[in-house]
Amino acid sequence: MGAENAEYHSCPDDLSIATHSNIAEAVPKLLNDVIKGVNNLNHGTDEDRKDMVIKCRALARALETPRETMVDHCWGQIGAIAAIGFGVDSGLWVLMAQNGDKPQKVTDLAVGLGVDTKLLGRVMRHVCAMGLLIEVGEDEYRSTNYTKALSLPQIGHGYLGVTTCTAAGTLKFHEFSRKRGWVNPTNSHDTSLMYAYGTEKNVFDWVHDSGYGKHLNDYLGGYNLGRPCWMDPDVYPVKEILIDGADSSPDAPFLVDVGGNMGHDLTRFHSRYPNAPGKLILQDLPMMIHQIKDLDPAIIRMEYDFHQEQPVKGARAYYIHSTLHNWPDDVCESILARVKEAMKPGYSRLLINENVVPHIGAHWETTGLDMLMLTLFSSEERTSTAWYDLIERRAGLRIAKC
Ligand SMILES: C[S@@+](CC[C@H](N)C(=O)[O-])C[C@H]1O[C@@H](n2cnc3c(N)ncnc32)[C@H](O)[C@@H]1O
Repeated sequence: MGAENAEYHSCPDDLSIATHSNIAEAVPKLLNDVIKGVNNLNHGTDEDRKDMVIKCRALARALETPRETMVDHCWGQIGAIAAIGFGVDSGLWVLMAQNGDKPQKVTDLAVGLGVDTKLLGRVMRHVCAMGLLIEVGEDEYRSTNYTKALSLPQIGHGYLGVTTCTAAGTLKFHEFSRKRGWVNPTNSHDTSLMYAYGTEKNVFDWVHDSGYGKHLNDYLGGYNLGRPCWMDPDVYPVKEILIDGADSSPDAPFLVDVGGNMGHDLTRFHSRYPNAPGKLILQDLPMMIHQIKDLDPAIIRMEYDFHQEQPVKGARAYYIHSTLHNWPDDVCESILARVKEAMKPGYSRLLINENVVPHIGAHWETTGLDMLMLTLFSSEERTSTAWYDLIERRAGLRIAKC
């Protein structure tokens, strides 16, 4: 298995291109944009800050050489993932956060954690060299806001629950693709993750059975932090469209979160709209529902496989968040059919909270997530064209707003 079967095409043999800037001609304008952006940063919005991040990344990429980009990916970034995961698992980031902002010696941290001093020193040196930790002396560091945040399960646990226990699916994708004749994969029973690990399990079962289910769930509760929320009045007018005109009897189902994981979205909804009428119902597979520790009693937990008949009929709204992107169209069609059968015409709505990939100018967060869907699930982040095709043509529902 592997590279021996690959056919490689001839390439230009001018090695000097490897040591010249990636996009030299873009550097002056990007630099100008960054300088202008810095001046606006103090009184700008968070959107201005995000725009600066994009420009700074683009500037660094344009300026560095192909050789530098290659070693950044193949040494720097992958090494950082290893080092950060080590820090999460060993408790390094929690210990550093507990110690506060003072300088911290590797020797003291190693004793506190019960890990080898030399090993910890190597790990921390790389995290620092990648700009994520502050060096104050030899083998002595200070936390950054980033390393402090790694002590939060919502941030730190993503490295283990999403990346390290599934990464072979992503890293072996070229091989999987070659063996499948370089076609876009759309079979949920044949994914690069399954190929790489020699398993028939899907991602959720694989991660859960590998012992990282809680880590994945913590990440799911955190990856959206700071982003606009669907229930913000300027995003979706919950009162006007859902609450006004809803059946107000206490037993009427109001909002059903299908594949709602630990209930973070319904929890947020309940704190934002504590007086919404009817029931809030959280549905997920038994293995997820059983892991729920704390959940507001206002939210009803329900074990449910979304391929089966939807047991909650005629809810005001069915809500599906970051779940359809895990599945190719045929599976989504089946999930949607179960919801459609349960909807009360003229009363029920289906709310789908997912990315819409723009046809041009997509953000790397969206394309990066699409690569995860591709390499772990044989599924995709969809463009508006793909969403219309799925929802209207295949599932027979009408999109009110995209
Ligand atoms: C990517 S997570 C999204 C969770 C949550 N909606 C959110 O946005 O954070 C997908 C969820 O779908 C659930 N799921 C997967 N297969 C399912 C099935 N057959 N029936 C019900 N839920 C399922 C998983 O357990 C997981 O909680």
